[in-house]
Parts: sequence; structure tokens; C-alpha cells
Amino acid sequence: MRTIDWVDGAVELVDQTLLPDKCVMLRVRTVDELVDAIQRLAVRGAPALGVAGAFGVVLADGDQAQIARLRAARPTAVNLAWGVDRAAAHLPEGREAVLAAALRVRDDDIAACKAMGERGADLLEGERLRIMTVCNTGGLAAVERGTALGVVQTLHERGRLAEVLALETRPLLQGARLTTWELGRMGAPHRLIADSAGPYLLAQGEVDAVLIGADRIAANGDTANKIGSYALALGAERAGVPFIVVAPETTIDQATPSGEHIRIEDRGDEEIVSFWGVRVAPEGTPTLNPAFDVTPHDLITAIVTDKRVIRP
Ligand SMILES: CSC[C@H]1O[C@H](OP(=O)(O)O)[C@H](O)[C@@H]1O
Repeated sequence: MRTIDWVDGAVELVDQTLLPDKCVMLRVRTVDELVDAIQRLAVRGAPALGVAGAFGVVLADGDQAQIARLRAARPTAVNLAWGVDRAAAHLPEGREAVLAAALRVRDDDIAACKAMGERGADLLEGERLRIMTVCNTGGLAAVERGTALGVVQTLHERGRLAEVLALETRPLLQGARLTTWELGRMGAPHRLIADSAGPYLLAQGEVDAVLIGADRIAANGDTANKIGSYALALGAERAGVPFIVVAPETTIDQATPSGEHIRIEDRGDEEIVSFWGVRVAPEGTPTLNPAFDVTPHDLITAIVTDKRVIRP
């Protein structure tokens, strides 16, 4: 199953807001529809956003204002802007050239995820590994297979996976809704945990490696990823557990020197005062809702990309 693709002149994508109860494909024909899908996380995950951005340039049909809106739809994942730019570079050659470039972005992502799965599984030592994850980094965050969860899938295929401890990942529950759904489809052993249990289970010796994705990797290796990643990095450092980032080369942003320069998306009050749509805090409670945090490079054991292993 492909999370996002170009089918009969439109973008087709899995509406992830309906998972795990319903797997529904959305057909997107305009930039407005695509921006909406991106901003409500019907399509999400850095690699998938890169492909969405590239296909969106085809939908924009040369309208520069629409292209600019698409490029800015979510600020933290560098892949969105990168995908838009990669397709838009071919605008002078006409629509077919833009579409061909966007299809290459899609195909490159498929190949990159396969390569990362192999490289990450090769890097990890041990025959029965217990892996901790945060958010969702499987095929739903890419076109197929994904990044960190792609390594988990390769470990499982090789018979080297003992289990996955998946953080539920408040507030949008990508772990509880999406990662468990993907692991169930893989037949991979897993248990779901509260976000705040992560550091404790690391301290208890329950984890052999933490594998996370990335939304933007600064030139010095500082990595922006889903909120909660930094807490796991601190817990992993204290527990002496490898903390590994798995991301394609396209997530490395040489133009951003270090983590303090990465813009962190704040997604507003609703997601925090409620739990998946059921309000839990008093009406009007003010909130802070950073959707990502930044792990300093010195807390990262290795960065696995589709081309190399980087040790900061
Ligand atoms: C494979 S990268 C996925 C990356 O994107 C997620 O964020 P979101 O669900 O808000 O798009 C999270 O940071 C994942 O690590």
C-alpha cells in the first residue's frame, strides 16, 4: 500500500486522521485541498510531506502564490519545502516535466526507505532487539516502509526483533493510532506505552535501542523530531542505550547551522485541552503546544540515512 501517489491526474493519499478505524483514500485535486490535508495531518511525516509538496506543484499549475502557500503549509519538516523546490525547478520546462520530477521524488523516497531499513538493521548489534519508538515513522510517514519503523520492519523480516515499545505520542497519538496499526499489519510484537513511561523503561533496562525519525537535521547534527524525542534522548544517554536517528539525506538541511535555528511548529490549544476530541481541561485553558523538539547532536549515537551512517 502506498501512503501517497499520483493516480489518474490527482494525488491519492491515505487519510491518516481516520486510522486505525478506517483506511480511506483521499483524492486531492487542488492545492487548497492538499494544504488542508497537510495541516490537519491527513498526510504527515517528513518524507511523505516531501512527496506531497512535489505533487502539489503539479496541482498548482504554475500559480506561484499557490506554490508559496503549499511550501509554508507546515514549517518544521524541511522535506516539504525541499519537495516543492525539486518539482518547481522544472516549471520552465512545462507541466509534464514538473510531473516527471515529482514522480522521481516519489520513487527516490521508496528507494531511500528500503536502503535505510537495510543500513539501520545492519548497524544494530544483537539477535533479539527491543526497540523504543516515538510518533510514527513507518510507511504512513513516507510512500512505503518508512524510516525508523522501516528499520524495525527489516529487523522483523530478519527474525531479530524481540518487541517494539511504542510511545502513544500525545497529543495526536501517531504512536497509539498509526504505529500500532502498522506493527499489527507487520505481525511485529509490540506494546503501547504512555509517553512519560519512556525514560523510566529505559532506566529499567527494558530497551536495546531507541529509533526515531526526523523532520529537520541541522548542519551540526542537531535533530528536530516529534515532541518527546528529547526526553527519550536524555533517558537513553543516562541508561547507556543507543539513540539512533533514521532519516533520508533530504531531511538534512545544511542551510540551518544548528538546532536553535529550526522553527518549531506550535499547533495551538485544541490538541492539548482535549484527548482525541474529548475536552479534558477547563474551557479556555491556555496552552503551549510545540509539535517538535530538538535533540542536540551530542545525545545522538548515529544518524542513519539512505546513503551513510553519520556519527556526530
Ligand atoms: C519519518 S519522519 C516522520 C516524522 O514526522 C512526524 O511528525 P508529524 O506526525 O507531525 O508529521 C514525527 O516527527 C516523525 O518522526
